[in-house]
Amino acid sequence: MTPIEGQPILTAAQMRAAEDRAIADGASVESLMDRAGAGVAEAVRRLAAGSPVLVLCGPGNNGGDGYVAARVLRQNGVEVRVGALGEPKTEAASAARAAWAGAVERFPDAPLEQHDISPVVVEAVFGTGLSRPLDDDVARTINALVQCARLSVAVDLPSGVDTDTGAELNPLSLPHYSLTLALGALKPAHVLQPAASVCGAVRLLDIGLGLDHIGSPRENVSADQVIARPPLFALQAADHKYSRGMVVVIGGAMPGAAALAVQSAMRAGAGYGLLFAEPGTAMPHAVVQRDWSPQALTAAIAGKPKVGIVIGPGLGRDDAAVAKLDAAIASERPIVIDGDALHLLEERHFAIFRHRATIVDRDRRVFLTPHAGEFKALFGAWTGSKIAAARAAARHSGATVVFKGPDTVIAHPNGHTNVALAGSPWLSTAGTGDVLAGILGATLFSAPFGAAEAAVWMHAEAARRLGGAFIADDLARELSAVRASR
Ligand SMILES: NC(=O)C1=CN([C@@H]2O[C@H](COP(=O)(O)OP(=O)(O)OC[C@H]3O[C@@H](n4cnc5c(N)ncnc54)[C@H](O)[C@@H]3O)[C@@H](O)[C@H]2O)[C@@H](O)CC1
Ligand SMILES: Nc1ncnc2c1ncn2[C@@H]1O[C@H](COP(=O)(O)OP(=O)(O)O)[C@@H](O)[C@H]1O
Ligand SMILES: [K+]
Repeated sequence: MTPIEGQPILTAAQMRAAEDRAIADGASVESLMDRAGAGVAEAVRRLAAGSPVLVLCGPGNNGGDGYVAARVLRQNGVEVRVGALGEPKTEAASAARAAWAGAVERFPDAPLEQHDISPVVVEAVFGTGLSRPLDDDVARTINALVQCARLSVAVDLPSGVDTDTGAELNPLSLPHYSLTLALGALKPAHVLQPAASVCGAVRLLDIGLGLDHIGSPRENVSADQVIARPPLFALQAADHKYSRGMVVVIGGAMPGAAALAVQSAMRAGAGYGLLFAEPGTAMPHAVVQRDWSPQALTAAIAGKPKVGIVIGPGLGRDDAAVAKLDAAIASERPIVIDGDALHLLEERHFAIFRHRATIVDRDRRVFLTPHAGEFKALFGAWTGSKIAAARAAARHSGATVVFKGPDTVIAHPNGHTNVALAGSPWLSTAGTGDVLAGILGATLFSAPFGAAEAAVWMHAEAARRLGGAFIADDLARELSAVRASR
């Protein structure tokens, strides 16, 4: 069982292609199934700690994994029952069924008795092959058994979720599993909501698909990835405030939001924080404040090698805001566009960003940080996979798109996409987006492999350290410790 940070995410079609490659290289479906089933059995044996186990098997290869797991568990002295949804339909699953010497109970037509409910349930009904919603009685039976179990383990995926979008296919909401064992690679449903919540803890089981090369251009499959703890540049003895990076926040009607952003940038490691805000905005003394004019911006950043601009938090949406946004984009410095500024973007801006993206100039990158409402306003309503939607938005806009939420997706204009693990739901409080925009201003210069990935990770880590019911100001303060730990 491997933790999932940094791991590739494959769609159902990419998974099938990986399986085909492994088979072409000499593996067999049976050998892959044996490894999957044995891996599941080993994990369940340890976690069940002597309790009896009920394995639910479906008609496809996911069910085949279940029969193998049942056999291996029994060989290791665990008391096992098998419940099956019909006869196996694939050759490999039929062979696995035939090798299981015990009884097979039927469900849901002959429902597993209530008094027989097992403390440990292994659910191997459907995996990546689920093509339509579960029948209601099947869904109800699985729900009841999983809900009553002390430990519930989904094999590959919880039955009833869409592999590629993470949607729940049935109207009846699915139970939350204790653990999901992803076979061979993660799929989008392991990280996208609502399926990610249904999965519970997710661990990866290596089944010998040889996916180590995924993501390399030769494979022609650019895999998405889960964000891992990022490396950040350590400070050098000779560092000074400008070498660490200057973050300029351009505020407007609601100065508090811009104030949160600039403080967050400094606490995340920027050496200099400059705020253009309404006169008299209360601020830590370390933050330099100036009155706005395009000339003042030009003068402040002239000759400074590392400048990141953050615009949007508390900006407002009036004509003055539009003029500020145009000046900020015209500066050709890396820019984080958040909040109100996202509502002011137009196609003419995207044309500029797309042009910059072709120059491959690290110092002119553009980041958009929409939440779901802002995303819809910018790019229109989306259906299907949040990963695919973010990728299309990044391609169209020429910007790196940080599509926020409990399953934040970061998509780059070159098509590369990364997904954050579910952050603390306590982040759902006003102002935390302003904090993220500020952090991103700082990581523009301190994260060697992905400023947005590092910012999203630091944001989530600060929330994790705080525990619960914090406010955005607390989150900003916690960043000092998060930065120091890197
Ligand atoms: N891809 C790989 O490399 C490997 C996959 N394995 C397992 O195989 C699984 C995929 O196997 P399959 O492609 O056979 O797919 P599944 O076992 O997920 O299910 C497919 C079967 O269920 C039927 N079906 C789909 N939706 C249904 C519904 N709502 N109600 C009733 N029947 C429905 C299909 O017609 C098909 O017969 C993976 O999730 C994994 O558990 C492992 O055995 C080893 C290797
Ligand atoms: N339920 C949640 N679980 C995890 N993270 C969340 C949740 N809700 C919001 N967040 C995160 O909190 C931040 C909120 O940003 P945003 O919606 O822009 O808020 P605001 O505009 O008030 O600052 C984003 O980084 C988002 O990913
Ligand atoms: K399953």
